[in-house]
Amino acid sequence: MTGIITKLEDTITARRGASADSSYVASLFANGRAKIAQKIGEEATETVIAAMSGDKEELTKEAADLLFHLLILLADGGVTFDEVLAELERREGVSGHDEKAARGIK
Ligand SMILES: N=c1c2ncn([C@@H]3O[C@H](COP(=O)(O)OP(=O)(O)OP(=O)(O)O)[C@@H](O)[C@H]3O)c2ncn1[C@@H]1O[C@H](COP(=O)(O)O)[C@@H](O)[C@H]1O
Repeated sequence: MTGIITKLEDTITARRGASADSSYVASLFANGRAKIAQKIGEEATETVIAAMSGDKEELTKEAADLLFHLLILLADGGVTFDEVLAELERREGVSGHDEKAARGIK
Protein backbone atom coordinates (compact mmCIF):
# COMPACT_ATOMS: atom_id res chain seq x y z
CA MET A 1 0.00 0.00 0.00
CA THR A 2 2.74 2.47 0.93
CA GLY A 3 5.04 1.32 -1.93
CA ILE A 4 4.00 4.34 -3.97
CA ILE A 5 4.92 6.61 -1.04
CA THR A 6 8.44 5.16 -0.95
CA LYS A 7 8.73 5.56 -4.73
CA LEU A 8 7.52 9.16 -4.55
CA GLU A 9 9.95 9.93 -1.71
CA ASP A 10 12.81 8.56 -3.83
CA THR A 11 11.68 10.61 -6.84
CA ILE A 12 11.32 13.75 -4.72
CA THR A 13 14.83 13.28 -3.27
CA ALA A 14 16.24 12.73 -6.76
CA ARG A 15 14.60 15.97 -7.98
CA ARG A 16 16.53 18.11 -5.48
CA GLY A 17 18.88 20.21 -7.54
CA ALA A 18 17.35 19.10 -10.85
CA SER A 19 16.36 21.68 -13.44
CA ALA A 20 13.25 23.58 -12.35
CA ASP A 21 12.29 23.92 -16.02
CA SER A 22 11.79 20.20 -16.50
CA SER A 23 10.53 19.16 -13.06
CA TYR A 24 7.57 20.42 -11.02
CA VAL A 25 9.14 19.06 -7.81
CA ALA A 26 12.46 20.77 -8.56
CA SER A 27 10.62 24.04 -9.22
CA LEU A 28 8.96 23.82 -5.79
CA PHE A 29 12.32 23.17 -4.07
CA ALA A 30 13.82 26.07 -6.02
CA ASN A 31 11.05 28.41 -4.83
CA GLY A 32 11.71 27.51 -1.18
CA ARG A 33 9.89 26.20 1.87
CA ALA A 34 7.41 29.10 2.07
CA LYS A 35 6.15 28.30 -1.45
CA ILE A 36 5.86 24.59 -0.61
CA ALA A 37 3.96 25.48 2.57
CA GLN A 38 1.68 27.78 0.58
CA LYS A 39 0.87 24.88 -1.79
CA ILE A 40 -0.08 22.74 1.24
CA GLY A 41 -2.51 25.45 2.33
CA GLU A 42 -4.04 25.63 -1.16
CA GLU A 43 -4.32 21.86 -1.53
CA ALA A 44 -5.78 21.53 1.98
CA THR A 45 -8.42 24.11 1.12
CA GLU A 46 -9.23 22.32 -2.15
CA THR A 47 -9.50 19.03 -0.23
CA VAL A 48 -11.93 20.56 2.25
CA ILE A 49 -14.03 22.02 -0.58
CA ALA A 50 -14.12 18.61 -2.31
CA ALA A 51 -15.13 16.89 0.94
CA MET A 52 -17.94 19.38 1.52
CA SER A 53 -19.19 18.93 -2.06
CA GLY A 54 -19.69 15.21 -1.44
CA ASP A 55 -17.81 14.36 -4.67
CA LYS A 56 -15.74 11.27 -3.74
CA GLU A 57 -13.68 11.30 -6.95
CA GLU A 58 -12.74 14.95 -6.47
CA LEU A 59 -11.96 14.31 -2.79
CA THR A 60 -9.66 11.43 -3.78
CA LYS A 61 -7.80 13.60 -6.32
CA GLU A 62 -7.44 16.58 -3.99
CA ALA A 63 -6.29 14.32 -1.13
CA ALA A 64 -3.63 12.88 -3.47
CA ASP A 65 -2.48 16.43 -4.34
CA LEU A 66 -2.35 17.27 -0.63
CA LEU A 67 -0.39 14.15 0.29
CA PHE A 68 2.02 14.66 -2.61
CA HIS A 69 2.77 18.22 -1.54
CA LEU A 70 3.06 17.12 2.11
CA LEU A 71 5.75 14.61 1.06
CA ILE A 72 7.67 17.48 -0.54
CA LEU A 73 7.34 19.63 2.60
CA LEU A 74 8.48 16.70 4.77
CA ALA A 75 11.46 16.06 2.48
CA ASP A 76 12.38 19.73 2.66
CA GLY A 77 12.22 19.54 6.45
CA GLY A 78 14.27 16.32 6.59
CA VAL A 79 11.38 14.14 7.82
CA THR A 80 10.47 10.81 6.22
CA PHE A 81 6.93 9.46 5.87
CA ASP A 82 8.07 6.45 7.94
CA GLU A 83 8.79 8.82 10.81
CA VAL A 84 5.27 10.23 10.54
CA LEU A 85 3.84 6.69 10.53
CA ALA A 86 5.99 5.83 13.58
CA GLU A 87 4.51 8.84 15.40
CA LEU A 88 0.99 7.60 14.56
CA GLU A 89 1.94 4.11 15.78
CA ARG A 90 3.27 5.62 19.01
CA ARG A 91 -0.16 7.19 19.57
CA GLU A 92 -2.03 3.96 18.88
CA GLY A 93 -4.32 3.09 21.76
CA VAL A 94 -3.80 6.49 23.42
CA SER A 95 -7.01 8.45 23.80
CA GLY A 96 -7.07 11.67 21.79
CA HIS A 97 -7.85 13.51 25.02
CA ASP A 98 -4.78 11.99 26.74
CA GLU A 99 -2.59 12.86 23.73
CA LYS A 100 -3.73 16.49 23.95
CA ALA A 101 -3.05 16.56 27.70
CA ALA A 102 0.46 15.13 27.16
CA ARG A 103 1.14 18.03 24.81
CA GLY A 104 -0.29 20.57 27.21
CA ILE A 105 -3.24 21.38 24.92
CA LYS A 106 -6.53 22.16 26.72
N1 LIG B 1 2.24 12.97 -8.05
C1 LIG B 1 2.60 14.00 -8.62
C2 LIG B 1 1.74 15.16 -8.68
N2 LIG B 1 0.51 15.39 -8.17
C3 LIG B 1 0.21 16.66 -8.49
N3 LIG B 1 1.21 17.23 -9.20
C4 LIG B 1 1.30 18.59 -9.73
O1 LIG B 1 0.96 19.48 -8.68
C5 LIG B 1 0.38 20.64 -9.22
C6 LIG B 1 -0.89 20.89 -8.49
O2 LIG B 1 -1.00 22.21 -8.31
P1 LIG B 1 -2.34 22.96 -8.72
O3 LIG B 1 -3.50 22.05 -8.65
O4 LIG B 1 -2.38 24.17 -7.85
O5 LIG B 1 -2.05 23.30 -10.25
P2 LIG B 1 -1.19 24.47 -10.85
O6 LIG B 1 -2.07 25.67 -10.93
O7 LIG B 1 -0.64 23.93 -12.14
O8 LIG B 1 0.00 24.74 -9.81
P3 LIG B 1 0.79 26.12 -9.55
O9 LIG B 1 1.23 26.63 -10.90
O10 LIG B 1 -0.16 27.04 -8.82
O11 LIG B 1 1.95 25.72 -8.67
C7 LIG B 1 0.14 20.41 -10.73
O12 LIG B 1 1.14 21.05 -11.48
C8 LIG B 1 0.29 18.88 -10.83
O13 LIG B 1 0.82 18.47 -12.08
C9 LIG B 1 2.19 16.32 -9.32
N4 LIG B 1 3.42 16.42 -9.91
C10 LIG B 1 4.22 15.31 -9.85
N5 LIG B 1 3.85 14.13 -9.23
C11 LIG B 1 4.79 13.00 -9.13
O14 LIG B 1 6.09 13.52 -9.03
C12 LIG B 1 6.91 12.95 -10.03
C13 LIG B 1 7.99 13.93 -10.43
O15 LIG B 1 7.41 15.04 -11.10
P4 LIG B 1 8.39 16.12 -11.79
O16 LIG B 1 9.13 16.78 -10.69
O17 LIG B 1 7.47 17.10 -12.50
O18 LIG B 1 9.26 15.37 -12.73
C14 LIG B 1 5.94 12.55 -11.15
O19 LIG B 1 6.47 11.52 -11.95
C15 LIG B 1 4.73 12.07 -10.36
O20 LIG B 1 4.94 10.74 -9.92
